[in-house]
Amino acid sequence: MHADHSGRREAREEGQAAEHLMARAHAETSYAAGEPILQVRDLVKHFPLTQGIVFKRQVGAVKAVDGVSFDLHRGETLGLVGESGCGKSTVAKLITHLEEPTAGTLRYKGEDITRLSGRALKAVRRNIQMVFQDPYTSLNPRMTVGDIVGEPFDIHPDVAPKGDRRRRVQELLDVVGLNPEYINRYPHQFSGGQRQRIGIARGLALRPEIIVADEPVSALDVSVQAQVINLMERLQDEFELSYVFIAHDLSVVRHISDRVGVMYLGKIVEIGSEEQIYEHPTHPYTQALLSAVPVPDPEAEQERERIVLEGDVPSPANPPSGCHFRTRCWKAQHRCVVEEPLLAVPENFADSRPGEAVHHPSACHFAAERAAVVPPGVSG
Ligand SMILES: Nc1ncnc2c1ncn2[C@@H]1O[C@H](COP(=O)(O)OP(=O)(O)OP(=O)(O)O)[C@@H](O)[C@H]1O
Repeated sequence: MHADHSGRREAREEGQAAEHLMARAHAETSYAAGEPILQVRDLVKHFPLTQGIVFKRQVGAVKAVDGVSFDLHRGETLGLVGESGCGKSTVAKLITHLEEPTAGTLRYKGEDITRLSGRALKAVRRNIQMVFQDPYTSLNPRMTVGDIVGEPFDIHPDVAPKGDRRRRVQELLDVVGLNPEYINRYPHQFSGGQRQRIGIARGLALRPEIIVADEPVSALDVSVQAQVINLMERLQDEFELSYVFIAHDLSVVRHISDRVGVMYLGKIVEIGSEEQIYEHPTHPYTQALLSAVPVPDPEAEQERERIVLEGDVPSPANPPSGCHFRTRCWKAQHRCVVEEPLLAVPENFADSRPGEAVHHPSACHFAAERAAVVPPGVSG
């Protein structure tokens, strides 16, 4: 009886493994070389605002994400930056299917994965993993490190059969620079940086192709931030990972990002290569964010002209008409009130060529370069 059960279980596990391989192979066939691994188009997430206790009625919507588009290429890191509340975490949750979008599409290796359920959803979730912000709260304090890192194997037993899990978890701990003998310890026995390594090991367990890291170093000291970023870069090369790396601070993402998208009130307002964004920003919001980053060189720090933005970020439940940034922008004119600027290479740079620094999308009617003292990136 017992042998019969385990035989059936093995057959089921083999069947699941075969299904997964078939799903991967199918995705590979429709995915041309050089095509983005992830395509995000016009992604929208509106959270309903309700009133009343017994009879709830919708009185509006929080426009957390309001038409976000970008591509992510294999092996690339896209940094997403913006102030608190601009919708970064919601984008992360939409990509990893923790939230359902209100509108828009997500394509993974050319396949539409926007609305999946059952096995198809499970297969995609395996390939797109999330690393969370705060290692102090995202790890269950009552679970050992072995249980935390190995938990994804409970949901995907085909990746590591029960008898092999301990060895696989120890390998993962080793890969992220933790002593494999710590497998029975609890999260409180580790430092902040070590806890983030545990979170990364867990994110790697299922051998994903994309990792969405939501503020993975924001809770850490600067010196520890550099160690974790260096680790993530090493893992990216070793496992051919693609990253969406989210942070509120432009200096944090500079070192690791190939491209950077700057978000404001649910929209990407400027996107380009690391050089385009840091050395040739054309959107006033990007310029203001860059001007606020401290520069270690005292002379450059003195010369630096800071742009102080007035007022607070407006509520995403009631964003301004036209350009969302206009209420805090020193360049705002009547056109900005009545006409929303599209995220495209600005009209005034229409003569520039594709390789040129200013030739990148910026959602501003009056996009222009402005000399900025460039902050260095966080690096080891
Ligand atoms: N489940 C939800 N229900 C209602 N509103 C939400 C929900 N999740 C997020 N929001 C709102 O959506 C907006 C965007 O939130 P989000 O967490 O994506 O921003 P963020 O840029 O990641 O900010 P932070 O860095 O503070 O997390 C905020 O106004 C937030 O209050």
